Amino acid sequence: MTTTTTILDDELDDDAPEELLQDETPPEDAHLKSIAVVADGVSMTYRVRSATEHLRSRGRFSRALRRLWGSGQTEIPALQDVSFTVRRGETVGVIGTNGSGKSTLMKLLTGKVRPTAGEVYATSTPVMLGVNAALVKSVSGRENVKLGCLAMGLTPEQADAKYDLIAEISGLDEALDLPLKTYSSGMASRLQFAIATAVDPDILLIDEALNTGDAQFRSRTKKRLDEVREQAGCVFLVSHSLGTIRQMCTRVLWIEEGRLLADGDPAWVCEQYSEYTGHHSAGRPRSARIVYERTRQQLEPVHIDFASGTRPKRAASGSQR
Ligand SMILES: Nc1ncnc2c1ncn2[C@@H]1O[C@H](COP(=O)(O)OP(=O)(O)OP(=O)(O)O)[C@@H](O)[C@H]1O
Repeated sequence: MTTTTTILDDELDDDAPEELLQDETPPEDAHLKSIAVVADGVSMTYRVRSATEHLRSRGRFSRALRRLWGSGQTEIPALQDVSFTVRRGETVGVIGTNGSGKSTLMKLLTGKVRPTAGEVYATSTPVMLGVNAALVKSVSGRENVKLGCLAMGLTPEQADAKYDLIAEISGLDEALDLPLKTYSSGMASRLQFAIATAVDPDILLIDEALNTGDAQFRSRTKKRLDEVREQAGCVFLVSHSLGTIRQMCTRVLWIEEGRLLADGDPAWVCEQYSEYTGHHSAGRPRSARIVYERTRQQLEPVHIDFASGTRPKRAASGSQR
């Protein structure tokens, strides 16, 4: 069975203002306003040069080899034909084994990387909170709050006004006056989280950052994510911790071998995933394959249809591949 989601109008300009979704949606289609992110048949293939030295060399022998064996480029299909729609108010967990394509999906959602096929649409620019999100090591937590707010587009006055909230979410107290290089990785993650969520992002992407906090921080995190959700935002959370996923998410996408394998109830998807990884860890790849195929058969393919006046902005507008 195919689920058809009618949301987009491809006659509208890609550079349409963000407000378009709200302004143009007719009242009878009010439910369509709640769409926040759309992935429409998204694929991503990385092209990397072969590490084999003679294939990179310009010599006569190497040129002959290239004629025989090609250019020496290797293609890595990281994501293949992934489609889903996410509405405001959802916290979407993204799970999958190492190298399955989760981070690639996050990069495509930010719009900083363009898919090699398909398209990602978003009603506003997603804010990415990752383990590598930039903080400046040589200055204090307090200064980093200010820099982070400015980097996310706040004015200096708005950044000042947000300071108390960020300090409270981070729970870092006096440590905010110490240089960041004295922070543990958990403390730095707390600061990143506090900065990213304090600007009330409409779409927040979190890649693993929550796994480093202690129990107290995790409960504060959950409270803050619930608030972000209630403000009509939506959250994507990539994690290897099924406990975190079950605790925080209203829905789970399981990406495996670059394909969307499951999309649904966190308890059910996590159960299939545990069974799959359990078979792999126990050296039963064939049983794992059976779980893979069985789960995939239950996925209802999503088909995105284009309807008038409801097109969100392309997530990747203006950025490079
Ligand atoms: N910049 C890149 N260039 C080439 N290949 C890449 C690049 N980034 C990722 N890949 C490849 O794409 C595939 C998916 O990687 P990705 O980082 O999206 O997986 P992941 O599910 O986030 O993994 P993990 O759980 O280990 O973080 C992997 O095979 C990886 O080697």
